[in-house]
Amino acid sequence: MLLSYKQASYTGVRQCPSPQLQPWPLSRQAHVPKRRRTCIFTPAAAATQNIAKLQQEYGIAEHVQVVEGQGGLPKVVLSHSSGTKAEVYLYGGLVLSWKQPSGDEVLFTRPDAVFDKSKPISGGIPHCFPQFGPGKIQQHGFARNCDWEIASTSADLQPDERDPEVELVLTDSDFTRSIWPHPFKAAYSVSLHGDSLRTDLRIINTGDQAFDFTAALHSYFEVLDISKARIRGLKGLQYLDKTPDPNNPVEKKEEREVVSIDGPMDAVFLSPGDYVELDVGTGAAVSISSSGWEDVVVWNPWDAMPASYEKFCCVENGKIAKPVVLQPGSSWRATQELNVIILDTPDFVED
Ligand SMILES: O=P(O)(O)OC[C@H]1O[C@@H](O)[C@H](O)[C@@H](O)[C@@H]1O
Repeated sequence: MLLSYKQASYTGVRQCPSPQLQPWPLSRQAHVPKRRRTCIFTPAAAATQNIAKLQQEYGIAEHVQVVEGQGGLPKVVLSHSSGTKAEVYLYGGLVLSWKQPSGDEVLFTRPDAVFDKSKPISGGIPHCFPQFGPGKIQQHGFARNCDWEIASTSADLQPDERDPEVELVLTDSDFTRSIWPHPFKAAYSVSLHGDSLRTDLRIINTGDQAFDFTAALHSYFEVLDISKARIRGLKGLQYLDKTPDPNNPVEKKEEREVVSIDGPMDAVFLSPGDYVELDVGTGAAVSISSSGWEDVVVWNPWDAMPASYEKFCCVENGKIAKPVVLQPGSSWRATQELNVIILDTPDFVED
């Protein structure tokens, strides 16, 4: 929780690979009974070895580490000298965690999140691509349930305050083409700059036919209590209210300077400026600056998710109302920057 009254505890990362799962030197293998040797090469051991290989190739001392995350999934941990940390899972190309120097978590992971690839990870910042939805293909597309690959890492932008960055890529495969028949490349970089988290998404049409798509960063933010969360930057905007029926949204106008949530909310705000702010109810807010993204979704399921709805609010930069049309060889780009700000006059003060 961002600036919560409780002391945030940072659980850290599980270190891997565990030494017993390393491939043994040949001289030792000769002495190992055959039955035991076969146990070494389990899928889990192979995954561990793969993580070790990625760490060897892409790890940068003190700033970028590839380690085993929840469910044994590979994750990239970015550490900034300011004390901020981000965790990026290759499964889904997903930023799951972003912690402030105090250890306070900014993002939220739903209690029903699973890390076994049976469904997308429900938390952090999942991708919606190539469809926000609802629409012709699966809800929110397939990018959130594909393995992305590491293209590069760096931490050398400023020698004195090295900004760690990872770039992930997702390209079309038999699986993606079975859902959406277009060759593409998605390049997604995640970086820490002092207290801020930046993402940069590029979609490239690598085929010879034009295609269109919609997309979003389905960002889950932790709030003190949804009844105390406030969103600024939406006043005067038209929005598609999907709450009653996502398939038949009703167009409305937002009149409020400060938007509060007191029931289920599922709304696509059309063409806001490049800045919205989520007051999380603790005296702090997350500022969300962007370029290229043209819409903002605000979603809270309310009592459809009784175990968690009070603790999060999704504020999602998206390109939804007007799909991007990409000609062969051309690309589309959108950036987002998250910062934590301390509010002078919080709307709510604890009793
Ligand atoms: O449960 P999912 O697939 O992650 O989607 C959650 C919600 O995501 C929001 O972005 C949509 O606007 C909602 O309509 C949807 O219910």
